[in-house]
Amino acid sequence: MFAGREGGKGRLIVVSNRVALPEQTATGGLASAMRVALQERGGLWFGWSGKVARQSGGEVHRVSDDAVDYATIDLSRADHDDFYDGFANRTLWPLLHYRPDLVDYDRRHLAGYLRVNNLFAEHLMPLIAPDDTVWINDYHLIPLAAMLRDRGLHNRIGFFLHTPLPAAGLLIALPHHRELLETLSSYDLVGVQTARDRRALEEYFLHEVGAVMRRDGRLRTPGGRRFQAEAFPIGIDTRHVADSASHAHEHEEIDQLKQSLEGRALIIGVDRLDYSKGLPERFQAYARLLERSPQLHRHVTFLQIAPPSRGGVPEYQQIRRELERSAGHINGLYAAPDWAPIRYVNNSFPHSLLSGYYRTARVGLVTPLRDGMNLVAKEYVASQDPENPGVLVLSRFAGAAQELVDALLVNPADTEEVAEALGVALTMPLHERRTRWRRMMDVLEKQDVTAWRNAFLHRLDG
Ligand SMILES: O=P(O)(O)OC[C@H]1O[C@H](O[C@H]2O[C@H](CO)[C@@H](O)[C@H](O)[C@H]2O)[C@H](O)[C@@H](O)[C@@H]1O
Ligand SMILES: O=c1ccn([C@@H]2O[C@H](COP(=O)(O)OP(=O)(O)O)[C@@H](O)[C@H]2O)c(=O)[nH]1
Repeated sequence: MFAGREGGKGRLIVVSNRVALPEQTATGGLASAMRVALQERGGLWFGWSGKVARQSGGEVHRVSDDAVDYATIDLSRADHDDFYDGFANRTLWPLLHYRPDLVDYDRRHLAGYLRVNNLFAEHLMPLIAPDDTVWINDYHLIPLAAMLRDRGLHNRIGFFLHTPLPAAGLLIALPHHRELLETLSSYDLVGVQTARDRRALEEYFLHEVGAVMRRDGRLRTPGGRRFQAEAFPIGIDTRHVADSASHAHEHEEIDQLKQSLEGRALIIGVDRLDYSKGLPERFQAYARLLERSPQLHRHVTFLQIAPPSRGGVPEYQQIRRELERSAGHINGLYAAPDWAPIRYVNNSFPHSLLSGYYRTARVGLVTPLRDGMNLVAKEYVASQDPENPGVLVLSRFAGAAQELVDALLVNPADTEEVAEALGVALTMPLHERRTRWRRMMDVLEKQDVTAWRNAFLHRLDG
């Protein structure tokens, strides 16, 4: 029996490429957030198993924990390479992150993307009961609702885009953009992270598709499909993160980090190793801080945690090499026998430890060039000691900057501005740190991941 059925009401079926299976560390915001969103309400989570097998599809793998049933499928090497490494992460990802210079135009990748979306539709269709609500996530699966509708599905289907959505002028750089993006109208509700993303979506449909805005706020396409576009900024499990951080001193690893600092102020960055996260620019800004503030030498340490991501994509291999060089260069320039200015770590850590690392840090440095939301920024704030909170330095181009206006907001490409903000953060008086932190924490308590899920589903079911 599936989890999540209550008194005859339908289940929630979440669909995403990345699934956080029980016992797995979820390094990625989508998996971290959906895990919490599903655990509390129960339901079915369908997606890729994370495994490459001899052939795609085959058997659907089923596991369950208390509240959630998981159903996943494998991908063949060719499907994985064309769909995940190819169209999803070499075409759509750079386009959605304002990097048309990196967009790959290989038509085989588009064919693989459509093939895998069809495979998802084929395996998902038999799992859906008539009263279930289907919630599809992210750029990997844009045409999935249209493929399910073609197979006769009439259920409510929602879509949430976790990345930014650039303006129409950039979206049209994608060959056959209309064939792909117009399929968004097969959803009943399309959720995005910020008001700016919603405006971009509406503008695209109004000007490129010829849709009209109805009086009820829904868009109607020339083909007669109607759907609603709305912003739902994703949140974190604020209470849980704060509780976990307040107990983090019980972990030996947190104590070890503190001892190794020998009283130095810690600046922390935590990001998947992705060019959208602005890591080379961040390293440069830290180097600039050291250059202009010799009094900080030996008194500050920058810890960058950067688990490798999408290693099959050449641009990701390239950024990894670039960062190794840059970290080595900065340490070579400034290190002393008993002090390394940068600690650069390519491992991933569970949330229980991350919250302790965040709480140990005087500054959270979150400077993506573009980011849909950036949950690390929110986790950093929620992990702070209310009596002695650290300071968040945050890129204006992260979705999180729309809500966390009491962070020190910076342009991540402006190394001078980021270096300056780091200086301000390291010397900010306690009363100002407390005031800024309290205001940000109020936002995070109100707009947590449960509120996000409820708002989206309420709108979808309504
Ligand atoms: O699944 P991966 O290829 O390993 O990548 C991890 C996830 O990266 C992206 O996360 C986004 O979702 C976050 C939560 O909404 C948001 O805070 C962040 O700004 C986004 O980048 C991607 O969109 C997910 O599909 C990936 O699973
Ligand atoms: O070693 C790590 C690094 C990151 N994360 C988690 O991965 C997510 C990253 O989400 P974010 O929205 O910041 O960026 P994304 O990677 O989704 O683009 C956050 O929940 C992090 O706590 C983690 O669990 N362990």
